[in-house]
Amino acid sequence: MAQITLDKISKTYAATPALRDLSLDIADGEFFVLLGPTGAGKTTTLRLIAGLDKPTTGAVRIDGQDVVDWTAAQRDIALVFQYYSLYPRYTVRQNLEFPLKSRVHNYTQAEIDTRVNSASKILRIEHLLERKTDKLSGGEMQRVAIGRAIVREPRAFLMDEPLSNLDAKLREALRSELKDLQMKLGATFLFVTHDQIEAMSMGDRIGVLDEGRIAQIGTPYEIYNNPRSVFVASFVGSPAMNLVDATVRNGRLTALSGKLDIALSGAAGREAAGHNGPVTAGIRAEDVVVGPDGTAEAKVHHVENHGVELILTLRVDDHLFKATAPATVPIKIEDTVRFAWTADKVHCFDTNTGISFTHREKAAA
Ligand SMILES: Nc1ncnc2c1ncn2[C@@H]1O[C@H](COP(=O)(O)OP(=O)(O)OP(=O)(O)O)[C@@H](O)[C@H]1O
Repeated sequence: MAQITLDKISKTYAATPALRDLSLDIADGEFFVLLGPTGAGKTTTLRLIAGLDKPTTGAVRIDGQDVVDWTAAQRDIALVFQYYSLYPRYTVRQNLEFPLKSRVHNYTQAEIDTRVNSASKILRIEHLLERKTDKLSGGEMQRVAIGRAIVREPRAFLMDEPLSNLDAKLREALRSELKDLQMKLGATFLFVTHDQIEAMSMGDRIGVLDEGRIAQIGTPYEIYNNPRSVFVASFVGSPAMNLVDATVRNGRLTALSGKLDIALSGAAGREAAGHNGPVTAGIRAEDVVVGPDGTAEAKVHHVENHGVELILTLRVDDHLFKATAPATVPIKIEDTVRFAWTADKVHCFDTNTGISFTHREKAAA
């Protein structure tokens, strides 16, 4: 298995910078998720690690060895794509055998059988081995595609949105299967997605990518609870974090046309200490408490029923923000409700740079 390092990587296509000064350390046996919107540079990163492309500047290291001049075969890293790269007229068994039959390996048929049987057992596709791959469902095809990577016993697995063509239910099932698989194999996984739920539910750590740069690296908990920037705060979490223009003065935060006025406490208080002036204030919907003890009043603009809870869009003048409420609470559009922002759950971001005050202080220290 493998530890992967990207050291100050830049990649420019013609005049387009796809990656800028990107550094990453993926530990041996880690499930690392690279998360970012379309065009952020996720596929480019995978291609550079797999050896399908070379960086313009910077080093790619596998287990400490610089592999920039190695071919893809020498790197021995499996890449699973979002599009099924299976041979439709071949059976599942033939598809799984294919990567092992190259003359480079020289495996005996007995060795090939052992690997195919073991991979199909892990993926629970033993009953499909003699079926042609064009007679499989989407989820089965995706399992076979992953099986083709597993039989090779590569040093690491790179996965480029392998679940994106599947329906929501299957995606959810395969998410936990993939995580189980990675733990069973003890393998290094680098999984690319633009879906923050996939990233949060599978990653040991997440690297958030924005326009070719790393916006933040951290555990799902850190990324969700202590986003480094407005970009990370608004990209991770559903609903996205509420972000509003606000003013901080002497530890008090004023927002929503002055109708919200709270004394910041906890991390939020420490973040804002010594700062007087405008900020971008962020708060997660679940940290907006709706109930009679609220300190301010809002109109209910919209109600989404998510089964376990309601996602409310509240309106104060022309400011909209989201809150959650138990599904049992009878709330309807245009009701007037009281609400409060949990004072120690507020995040303050610099209005110019978008960087969180906590992270800004870390950077300056
Ligand atoms: N071969 C290429 N030639 C020119 N530009 C390219 C090439 N490959 C990628 N790019 C550009 O590099 C940037 C990053 O592309 P990349 O495919 O890595 O993004 P991505 O995050 O994987 O996006 P998506 O989620 O849409 O797959 C984009 O601006 C893209 O247009």
